[in-house]
Formats: sequence, C-alpha cells, structure tokens
Amino acid sequence: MIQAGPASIFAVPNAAAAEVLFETENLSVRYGAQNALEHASVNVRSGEFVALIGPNGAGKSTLLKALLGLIPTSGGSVRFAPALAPRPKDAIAYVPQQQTLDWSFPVTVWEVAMMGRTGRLGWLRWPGRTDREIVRRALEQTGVLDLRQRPIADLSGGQKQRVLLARMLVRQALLLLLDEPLTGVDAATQERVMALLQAQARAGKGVLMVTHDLESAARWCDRLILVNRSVIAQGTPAEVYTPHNVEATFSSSHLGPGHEGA
Ligand SMILES: Nc1ncnc2c1ncn2[C@@H]1O[C@H](COP(=O)(O)OP(=O)(O)OP(=O)(O)O)[C@@H](O)[C@H]1O
Repeated sequence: MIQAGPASIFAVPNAAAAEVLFETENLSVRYGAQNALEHASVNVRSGEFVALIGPNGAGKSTLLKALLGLIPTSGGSVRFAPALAPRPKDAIAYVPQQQTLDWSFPVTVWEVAMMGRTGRLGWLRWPGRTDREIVRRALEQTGVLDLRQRPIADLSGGQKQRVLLARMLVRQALLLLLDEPLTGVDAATQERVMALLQAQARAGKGVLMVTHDLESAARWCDRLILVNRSVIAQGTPAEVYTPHNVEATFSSSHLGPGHEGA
C-alpha cells in the first residue's frame, strides 16, 4: 500500500510550462556483445523529481553515463534543452556512486565541496567570499558543516554521501543526476536527502535519482521510471507502482539469456 506522501501533496509546479531539460529517444548502449540499455525514451522536466529504479545490472548507471557523454551510445539520441545544450556538462551536476570514488585522497570535507565550484571558478581564480558562502551553506544544508576540517578518509559512509551532495549543491546546476545517493545512509538521513532533493526540484531544477528504494521513491518523487535493460514503465507513482510493474522490473527472468546481445 502506498501512503500519500509529499510527492502526492505537491504537484509539479506549472507542469505544462515546465521545460524538458533532456529527452532521450530510443537510447541504446552496448558493452561489447551485451545490450545494457535498449530503446530507452525518457525525459526530465524542470521542477521534477524523478526516480530511476531497477535491479542490479538493469542499466541505470549506464543511462546516466550515456546522458553525460561518458560512454558511447549504440543507438538513439539525447536532446538537451537550450539552457543546457551549449555545454551540458557545466549545467549538469552528477553524483556518482560513492564506491566508485577514491576516498583516500588527502583532502578535507571543505576542499571536496569547494571542488564543486572549480568549474565556475576556472583556472587561476581563487575562491571568493561568495564561493565560500555557497560552500558553507551547502555543507550546512547537508549537515556536515561541523566536519569541514576533517579529511574525507575519516568519514562514515553516510557522511561521505552528504559531502557528495554538498559538492553537487554548490555547482548550482540546472539538472541533477544522482547515482544511488541513499546508499549507506541511515533512515533519518534518507528522509533528509529526499526532502533536500525534492526542494531542489521545487526550486525549478530537474532531478533524476537512481535508487533501489521503490517505497521511498514512491513517497517523494513526482515520477518513477522503472527500468530493466529497457523501460518497463514510467509515470506518477500512482500510475507505475503496481504489482505487475514491480514483478516485471525485478523478476530475474527478465535478465535471462536474452540479456546477451546478438
Ligand atoms: N564498463 C562496462 N563494461 C562491460 N559491461 C558493463 C560495463 N558497465 C556496466 N556493464 C554491464 O552493463 C549492465 C548494466 O550495468 P549498470 O551499471 O548500468 O547497471 P545498474 O542498473 O546501474 O546496476 P546497479 O544497481 O548494480 O548499480 C550490467 O550487466 C553490467 O555488468
């Protein structure tokens, strides 16, 4: 049973006028002989908090990486809104999976968050008072301001995740792509992260978050995209969160022998 949560309380503001920030059409990605993603047609509008949900190996990270141009696509297209199109990488903030990063790097929490400003600062420009204030506010919002002098290697998993969120916030990007930001965080922090991301969407950003937590996504997000190599269903939680769709998305049979490409 899905409880009426924040997602159903707040409709997407002025949805008709909200700008489509990106749109994929029949996007496909292959790794060698393996089809990781097939014919995915999805979009995210400004003002929307969207969850990308599926089991391990479903192609969720692949979709984010394809959007960012980090991996080659094998078919289909990605179209960005004019506001993002000139330099999509500058207008998109990406939070990769925590375990893909090197946390032994000798930098402090403050320095990692400030790295989110470097794209805007450019070479040879020292962070100014505005940059420092933006970083301070982001660390405060994510609840790690008191850890700012600590080396990142000393942090717990949940604290690391908060630092990554702070680094994302300071980018002040239009489109936020997050790969499993709820991994390793406790239940209370999960709610805080979801509230923070929803607030970003309400402020006009587009947010696309990979998660395995269907229940939480259904409570907080405006739309869900269920994926298992191809898009199984997409729509509002009420439309999409059905036993049939959950079964179709998470049943291992979907990733049977056909998972290998021809
Ligand atoms: N660099 C790569 N080379 C070869 N195969 C890859 C590569 N990256 C991913 N794959 C494969 O592509 C498929 C989709 O992987 P992807 O990482 O997108 O899944 P995911 O949905 O993000 O999974 P998870 O929930 O486990 O993070 C998997 O079968 C994976 O093994």
